[in-house]
Amino acid sequence: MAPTDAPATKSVTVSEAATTLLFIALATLAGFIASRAHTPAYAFHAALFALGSIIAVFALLKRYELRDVEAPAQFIDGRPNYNYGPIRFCALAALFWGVAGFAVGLYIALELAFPAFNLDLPWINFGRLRPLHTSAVIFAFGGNVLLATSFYVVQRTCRTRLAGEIAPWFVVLGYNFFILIAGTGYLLGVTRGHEYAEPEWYAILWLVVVWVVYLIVFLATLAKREEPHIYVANWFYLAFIVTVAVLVLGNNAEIPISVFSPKSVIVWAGVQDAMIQWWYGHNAVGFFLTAGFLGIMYYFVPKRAERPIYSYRLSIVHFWALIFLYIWAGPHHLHYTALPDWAQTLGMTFSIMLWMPSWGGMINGLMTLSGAWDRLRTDPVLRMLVVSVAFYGMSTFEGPLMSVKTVNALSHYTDWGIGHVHSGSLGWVGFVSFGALYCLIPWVFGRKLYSLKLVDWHFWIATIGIVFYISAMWVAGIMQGLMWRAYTPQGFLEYSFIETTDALHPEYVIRAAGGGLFLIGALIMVYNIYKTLRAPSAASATEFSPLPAPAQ
Ligand code: HEM
Ligand code: HEM
Ligand SMILES: [Cu+2]
Repeated sequence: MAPTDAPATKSVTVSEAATTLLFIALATLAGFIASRAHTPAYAFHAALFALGSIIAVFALLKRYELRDVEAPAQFIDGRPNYNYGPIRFCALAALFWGVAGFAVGLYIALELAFPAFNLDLPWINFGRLRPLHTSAVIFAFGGNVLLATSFYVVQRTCRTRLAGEIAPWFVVLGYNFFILIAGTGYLLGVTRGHEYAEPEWYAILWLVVVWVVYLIVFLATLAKREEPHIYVANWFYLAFIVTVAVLVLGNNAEIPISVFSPKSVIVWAGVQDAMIQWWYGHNAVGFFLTAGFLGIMYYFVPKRAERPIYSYRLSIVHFWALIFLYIWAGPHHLHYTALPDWAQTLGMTFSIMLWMPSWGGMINGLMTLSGAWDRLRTDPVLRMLVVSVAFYGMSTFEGPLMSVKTVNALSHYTDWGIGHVHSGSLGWVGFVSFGALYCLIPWVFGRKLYSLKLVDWHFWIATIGIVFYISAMWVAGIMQGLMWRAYTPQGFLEYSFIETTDALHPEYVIRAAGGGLFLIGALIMVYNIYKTLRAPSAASATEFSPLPAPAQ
């Protein structure tokens, strides 16, 4: 019999064996499809899938070779042994994709101001770069911020290690692989032509697998929590994960014309397709750009302000009211279309009601600072978080206003919409993400943030950029709307379309300047984080992370 203190031998776990076999199967299948693909773009993507799977197999083998005999401990000295690896990856990926997405935004802004920027090249024309921009900022930048923060928040507030060892890595790497497929697809002209849902069926199939694993990891972590209470931020994250899954399945109910073709046909026809598309599109805003980021607000604002959330009761009301109302408001994107009038009115009514929970949430975030307002002077990270909440309030006031049919008659199809989008996305999504990353990166890398002064610069330069951007778009949008509806006394249209386009030129230049400032701010952030990570590790930095006191 072997002595009891002999080193245990390493053995392959079921999940290691199963994942490796699945990737070998995927590599084989993708290689086969690549050899018969109908289009070069699809062959390229199939080859990427094959290559990615082979890399995954090698990574799994290497990981097996390097890992300890035992699985990582759940607790060390009675404290949870948090898993920060996947969080570190996503936090840095978010910075990378953020800069890339803002740069593409700036480029398409320049294309609109100076069409010569299209360079007569199909790959970089406005039509292909625009979805690259929207997907890069929403799904790549925003998505990685959501993955990083959700994996952090769920562990810390449940006082437990993230469930699974391979699964969280599969989620973060698999998600970023989806981004790669989607993004290269747009440049190569692969698209379904549904806004914010452009990737074709095979990319979506992959995304669904990744997303289901994400849900399982999140739920399994909640299930093994050491805290009796599930902190409200987790409810928002959960609503985000579950609803996005439902939306993606509904809006991608499609049949590929062949496994060897990238093309698919959606099962919904005509106006039903439009209605499903905007049920999806609006709730992508509601659950991806709002609910998930509210999860961030509910954790990071109290943490940074070192105050409990203003009203825990309000946060629960906020949660249920928001998710119940959001899901019905989609038809406000289809005013004055073939959609039945009653459905448009329904969408408008729910949008107006949505104002209340939105502002309830904003008030909850802002009032969390009661007694700590002076910190806004000294802590630019907290200022960024608070200003993001103010922008959330602004865009959720503007949204219900634009959903009123008579207002929409003027605003629809104009740059007013683009202004609304970017007050929400630059001001709310952008700033809450920056604020959260400035907290999170030092925590998960065990470092002290290099410079608060640089955060201050980032804050002011980006704020001025946003103001340039959105005020230019309001002026442009209202002018455009008024010019389109101007009639001569004889009843003819006063302006030709090209005249309205021409009139927008100055505003487009100002918008591009604003976008340039926003991008410069983000580059300052990258430099700041780079310097932070170069500094020697400060063990005490991780200590700056006590659990927020449940504020019942
Ligand atoms: C440097 C910063 C940015 C610049 C310069 C920029 C620029 C632009 C431009 C020029 C468009 C096309 C407008 C049109 O078609 O007329 C656009 C669309 C869009 N951008 Fe950005 N953007 C920036 C950042 C962001 C961020 C951070 C987000 C989201 C988190 C975002 C989300 C969107 C969305 C959703 C649209 C589509 C809007 C619609 O169809 O109504 N952008 N952006
Ligand atoms: C109470 C909350 C909100 C309501 C009721 C609302 C309502 C609206 C309305 C009426 C439109 C214009 C539809 C059209 O004329 O085509 C719109 C567009 C849009 N909103 Fe909001 N909004 C809200 C909050 C937000 C927030 C916080 C964000 C971003 C984080 C956002 C992102 C967008 C985007 C991306 C579009 C453009 C969709 C497109 O591509 O056409 N909204 N919203
Ligand atoms: Cu909407």
